[in-house]
Amino acid sequence: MVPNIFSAGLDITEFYQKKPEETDAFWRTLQDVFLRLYGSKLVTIAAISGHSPAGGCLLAMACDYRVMATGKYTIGLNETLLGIIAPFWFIETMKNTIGHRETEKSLQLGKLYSPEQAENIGLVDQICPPDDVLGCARKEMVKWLKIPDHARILTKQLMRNELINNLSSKRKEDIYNFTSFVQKDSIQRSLGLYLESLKKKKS
Ligand SMILES: CCCCCCC/C=C/C(=O)SCCNC(=O)CCNC(=O)[C@H](O)C(C)(C)COP(=O)(O)OP(=O)(O)OC[C@H]1O[C@@H](n2cnc3c(N)ncnc32)[C@H](O)[C@@H]1OP(=O)(O)O
Repeated sequence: MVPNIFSAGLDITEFYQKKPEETDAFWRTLQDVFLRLYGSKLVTIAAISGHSPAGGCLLAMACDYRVMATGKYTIGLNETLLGIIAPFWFIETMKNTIGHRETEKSLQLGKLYSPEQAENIGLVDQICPPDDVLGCARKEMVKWLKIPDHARILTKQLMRNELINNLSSKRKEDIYNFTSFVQKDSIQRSLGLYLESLKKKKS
C-alpha cells in the first residue's frame, strides 16, 4: 500500500500526447480490469488507505465492500473538473452504489467527498483510522466468507450482470468513444494544463 493514496486514478500520461492505438490499448486494458473485478466470484473488499479520485473511485466501487481511512482524503468521480466526462459504465457503477440523484449531482460537480461524507451517502461502507483500515477490511471479509459461496456468487451475478453484459457488448464502441474524445486538441490542452497544475501544486 502507498501511504495516503489508494489510487490517483488513471495515469493521465497514458492518454496525453499518445498515438490512437496506444490509447485504444490502454482503454481496453481498463475495461478488462473493471470487468474482471466487478464480475469476480471472489469476495472483494477495498481497503481505501488514502485518496481515491476518478479511476481509483471506480476500482473501489467495483468491489463488494469499501472501508476508507479517516483523514484529509477524498474519493469521487471528479472527471468534469479535468474537462473530461465519466463514461457510461463509470456512471452506472456509481448509480448502483449511491443511487441516481446523488450520482447526478456528484458527476456534474466532479465532487470529491471526505471519508465522512462518502460514508453518509453510501459511497464507502465504513470508515476506520488509517492504521486500522486493513484490520477493518479483514474483519468484514470474515463475515462475507461465512455466506455459502454459490448463493453469494449467484446473487452478485444477478445484481451485476446487466452492467457487465452491457459493457461487454459495447467494448469496441466505448474504446472508439474514449480515443476520439481524448485525442481532441481541446481535451489534450485541458489534460496538459491539469498535469501542469498537479506539478505546480507540488512545488
Ligand atoms: C468518453 C471520454 C471518457 C474519458 C474518461 C476518462 C476517465 C478518467 C479517469 C481518471 O482517473 S483521470 C485521473 C484523475 N485523477 C486525478 O485527478 C488525481 C490527480 N492527482 C492528485 O490529485 C494528487 O496527485 C493526489 C492523488 C491527491 C496525491 O497527491 P500528492 O500530493 O501525494 O501527490 P502529487 O505530488 O500531487 O503527485 C505526484 C506525482 O504524480 C503525478 N500525478 C498525480 N496524479 C496523476 C495522474 N492521475 N496521472 C498522471 N500523473 C499523476 C503528479 O503530477 C506528480 O508528478 P511528478 O511531479 O512527481 O512528476
